Amino acid sequence: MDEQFTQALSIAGSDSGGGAGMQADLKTIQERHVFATTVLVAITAQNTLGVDDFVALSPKIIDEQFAAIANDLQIRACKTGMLADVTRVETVVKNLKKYNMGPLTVDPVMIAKGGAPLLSEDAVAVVRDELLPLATVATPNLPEAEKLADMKIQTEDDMIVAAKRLQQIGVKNVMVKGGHFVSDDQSSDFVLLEDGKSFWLSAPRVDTVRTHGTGDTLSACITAELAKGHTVEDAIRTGKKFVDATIRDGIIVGHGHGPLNHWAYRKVENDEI
Ligand SMILES: Nc1ncnc2c1ncn2[C@@H]1O[C@H](COP(=O)(O)OP(=O)(O)O)[C@@H](O)[C@H]1O
Ligand SMILES: Cc1ncc(COP(=O)(O)OP(=O)(O)O)c(N)n1
Repeated sequence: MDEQFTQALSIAGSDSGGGAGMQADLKTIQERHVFATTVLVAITAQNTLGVDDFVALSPKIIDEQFAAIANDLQIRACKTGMLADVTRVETVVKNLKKYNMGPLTVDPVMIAKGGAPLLSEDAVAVVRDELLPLATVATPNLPEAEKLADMKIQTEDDMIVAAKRLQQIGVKNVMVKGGHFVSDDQSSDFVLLEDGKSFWLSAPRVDTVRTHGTGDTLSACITAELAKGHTVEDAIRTGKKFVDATIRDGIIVGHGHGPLNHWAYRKVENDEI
């Protein structure tokens, strides 16, 4: 049998505006030269101005998507994004336990930048207790880390404490993202690895509203790099450089929180920006 091309899986919601969610995952994974597959969990009616509505798909069709992928494809790494509610989180957890989809990156998406809830309140505990222990890497932003670690995060020291608490919950490798510290002139993320190694990844903050889908893009890049067999540390470092380029070399699309430039990193690799 011929060797299979590297494949990764995004388990997420659709963003009709194309900037975040599954669309950001697909663009990112493709840019990293990995074949992207999908389990669609919810569909949002969304643009750069906000989320107008969403519908979650039935557990049956979620199960069937997992089965279709598992019956034919060879997934090397996977990630979760928007999971909507308790029923869908539990359905995804069940399938992740049933099939081997490689290392899992959990982006515990809760609230869109415009303020719309993408995960019901009662599902936060299910994400913490059932999904996070399956994760190889978790990438919460500040509000998500506050909820999952059950603490306020106002300083960089708080980010370190939150990462430690999340590791105690059972996440092997944690990246607490500091994108929401808007008063800081750096955008700094704290990484705590399974072996106890920790470090900050910082980049000068770009003064822009075009940051829609940053979390999805970062976690999708990490997933693609893990699918290729890179270490968690290397995958996270590449993810930070990749998302930074997408923000820094922005494009104008829409009239609100605009999407990222998913092909910007090609220029970094060619030493152009
Ligand atoms: N304005 C910005 N300039 C540079 N980096 C940013 C900016 N906003 C977010 N980032 C980076 O983008 C990544 C995603 O972070 P964040 O925006 O906090 O996640 P989320 O989209 O989940 O809310 C992190 O690496 C963060 O540091
Ligand atoms: C369908 C869908 N999934 C996830 C998000 C949130 O994505 P994120 O990368 O956290 O970007 P922002 O919403 O913070 O810009 C979404 N909006 N839609």
